[in-house]
Amino acid sequence: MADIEVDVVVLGWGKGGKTLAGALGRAGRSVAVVERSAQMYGGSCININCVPTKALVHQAEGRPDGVDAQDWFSAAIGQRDDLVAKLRARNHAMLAEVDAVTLIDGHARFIGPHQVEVQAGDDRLVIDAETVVVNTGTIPAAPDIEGAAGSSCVYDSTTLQHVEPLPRRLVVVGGGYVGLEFAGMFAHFGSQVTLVDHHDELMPGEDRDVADAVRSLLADQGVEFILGGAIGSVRDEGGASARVVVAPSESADATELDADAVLLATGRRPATTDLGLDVAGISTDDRGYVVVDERLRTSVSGVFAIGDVSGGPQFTYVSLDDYRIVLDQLTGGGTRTTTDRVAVPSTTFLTPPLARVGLNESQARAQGHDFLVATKRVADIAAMPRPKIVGETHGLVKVIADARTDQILGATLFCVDAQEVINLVSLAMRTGTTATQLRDSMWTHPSSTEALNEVLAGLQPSG
Ligand SMILES: Cc1cc2nc3c(=O)[nH]c(=O)nc-3n(C[C@H](O)[C@H](O)[C@H](O)COP(=O)(O)OP(=O)(O)OC[C@H]3O[C@@H](n4cnc5c(N)ncnc54)[C@H](O)[C@@H]3O)c2cc1C
Ligand SMILES: NC(=O)c1ccc[n+]([C@@H]2O[C@H](COP(=O)([O-])OP(=O)(O)OC[C@H]3O[C@@H](n4cnc5c(N)ncnc54)[C@H](O)[C@@H]3O)[C@@H](O)[C@H]2O)c1
Repeated sequence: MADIEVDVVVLGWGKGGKTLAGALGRAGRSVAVVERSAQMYGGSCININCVPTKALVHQAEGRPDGVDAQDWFSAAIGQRDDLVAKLRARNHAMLAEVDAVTLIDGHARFIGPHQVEVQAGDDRLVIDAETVVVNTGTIPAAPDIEGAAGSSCVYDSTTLQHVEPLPRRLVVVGGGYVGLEFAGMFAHFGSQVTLVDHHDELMPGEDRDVADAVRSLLADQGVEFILGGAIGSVRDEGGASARVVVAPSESADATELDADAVLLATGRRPATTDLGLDVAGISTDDRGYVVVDERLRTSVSGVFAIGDVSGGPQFTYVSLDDYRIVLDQLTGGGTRTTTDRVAVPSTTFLTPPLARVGLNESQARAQGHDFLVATKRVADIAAMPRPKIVGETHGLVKVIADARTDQILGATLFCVDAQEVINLVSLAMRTGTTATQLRDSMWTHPSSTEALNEVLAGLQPSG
């Protein structure tokens, strides 16, 4: 017997779920949103992931010479916390003010395909809903490292945002999005950073010239690398420091490092523990992600999974697009699918940022495209004075175009404002705007978009 019955219940306050709840509630559908932590109203993006980390990256970039590193870091954390508190309150208000939306605190778990139990302390509430949307996100996946679980020096991307004091020596394990962003950020804050990844090369999926440029940027910022190695053990040494043993994958001797903090940035796993997916009969894959089709439908009719938990690319704007797909099924023609997404961009927030869309050169070659490529170091792009104005001339711009159709196949922008300009290149790819049109367009001056005028003039057959 249910305590409440609603049209739609959203489990977890993720980007897609909160947007869906607001839209359906404003349209007069009864909606319940269940969130297990009051510190997470508004979801991961605004509370612990995208926004706070980018605020810290921005603060770190601005640290003036001569300022005490610890004072600057403490102030940056204070500013981060103030920003997050404001965003969380605003996110709560945005749903609380919609009459048809009920906000429920507690841990949600399926007790039937369309029945959810919410537990908050000793309180228990049962919700019945025709439509259930699972939007519970992911949590850090910690590798099994001897001594790590009990060590006071081991952090994840959430806990390291409040590390106290600023670590003098930081070991970052993992050279993906989180590892690269935190390595750059903490190097700017003043930590001595060592990045360890078990691949022999940094960013193995990237073109070598791009990966080398990233490595040399971070090296210039003071980051050291141990590649082809995994952390064998972490042993607390007392006095808030640890001895980290890096076991090389091949024959070389193990390396030992002293660290005040170790960040595990080795990927994430779905937040499905104690969610009762099996009780509801909802299928998961071998990594625990909820299996969905191209309309985000799970194996149970009327149950959708959106955002990170559905096993797709883990970005906030993908979760937002998931909302559009589900909304289209609940209120529209039901034609939107994940397969109609074209040219989804991404950015790693280094200083300067590294933004990517479409194919890189290696992928274009592997796929047998007849393509042209243009690459230019940012410092050499005369028609793009903005990096020189802001004093950040690291990086390169690289664009791949189809030799016959002139369509853009992909771009890597590793420069100031890359997180903005990449959206324009993505739109060009989606709308069929050609490389020549981008090359010959008028762009504001001085801007970073102007790179396209000069770099695209250098398109030539790949060597
Ligand atoms: C450090 C870091 C930085 C990132 N930076 C970026 C970035 O700059 N740009 C970008 O696009 N992406 C970034 N990402 C990825 C991005 O944060 C995620 O893709 C996005 O937040 C996913 O949101 P979601 O909709 O899946 O759910 P989430 O926002 O993760 O929300 C899930 C919610 O469900 C709640 N929950 C879980 N289980 C239950 C339960 N059983 N009952 C009730 N509630 C539950 C959780 O508390 C949480 O609030 C970053 C990720 C990390 C780790
Ligand atoms: N700017 C952004 O958009 C942004 C920022 C942060 C995170 N994210 C999202 O969050 C997701 C998770 O990020 P992430 O960096 O944790 O994962 P990731 O998958 O991007 O990178 C994990 C890295 O850890 C390495 N690794 C794994 N196990 C290891 C081990 N035992 N020892 C050494 N290295 C090991 C892998 O080789 C890989 O380089 C990303 O896929 C991304 O979608 C996005």
